[in-house]
Amino acid sequence: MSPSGHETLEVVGLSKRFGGLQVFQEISFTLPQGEVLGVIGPNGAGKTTLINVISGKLAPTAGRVLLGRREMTGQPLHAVSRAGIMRSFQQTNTFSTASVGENIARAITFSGGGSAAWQAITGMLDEFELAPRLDEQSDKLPYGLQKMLGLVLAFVTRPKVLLLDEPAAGLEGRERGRVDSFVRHAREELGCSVLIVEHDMDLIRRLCPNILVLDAGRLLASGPPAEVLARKDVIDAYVGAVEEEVA
Ligand SMILES: Nc1ncnc2c1ncn2[C@@H]1O[C@H](COP(=O)(O)OP(=O)(O)OP(=O)(O)O)[C@@H](O)[C@H]1O
Repeated sequence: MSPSGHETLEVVGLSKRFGGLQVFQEISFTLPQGEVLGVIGPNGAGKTTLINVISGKLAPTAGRVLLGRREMTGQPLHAVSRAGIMRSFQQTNTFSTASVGENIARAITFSGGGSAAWQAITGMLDEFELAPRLDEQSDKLPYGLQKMLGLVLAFVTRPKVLLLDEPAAGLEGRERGRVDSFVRHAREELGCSVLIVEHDMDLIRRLCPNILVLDAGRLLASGPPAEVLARKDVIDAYVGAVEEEVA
């Protein structure tokens, strides 16, 4: 990790419109290297689209994305991922009919890694119960393991910034703890920054020193979760509904 934090992600005045639908507008924030930032908000608030735009999958309508002051705006997905911004998906992102091992090998090849890259994930493969399943077809894995494989595939590319889209969705209690562990690995071993879109408020409180709240495409609030989640406008827009659903 760079102590100077030179791989800061900067999002400046970012807007995205699909035809007549303004999905989000004028979103600005910075994610310093090695930090974890949560993004929450109601369904349809624009969170996944924000990840799609930062990752280069979609071009913004306005605004800029910079990594370590390098211009990422408008660059295609493969160029942005090679620069070090890597996303995971709400759904799993494996080549479904390939084996677990083949998927990992492809991701390592994509990032120019070799045997050291395999060694670097030995502990994680054991911990996430993927080690005994390397020969199994990826889409035959239980859902929770497919999600962990998706995270491991992002990890082996050694990203500078990881964008995680609902990593805990569909996971049960013990499996959710693996998301915490994965984020710890990413920070400690890669020095990587992590942006997490999530509806699981406990996970957000555990992992994120700071959060952003998106509501109807606007940045409603930002700051530490204890502070932000207690705000009346945030409770009205989002938190009350989510915590009622969970109760
Ligand atoms: N490619 C697209 N073309 C047109 N509209 C889209 C497209 N992708 C998303 N949208 C719309 O943009 C809005 C924001 O969607 P988005 O998936 O970003 O929300 P979200 O905050 O991630 O929601 P959720 O929490 O349910 O995942 C929605 O109204 C959605 O229908």
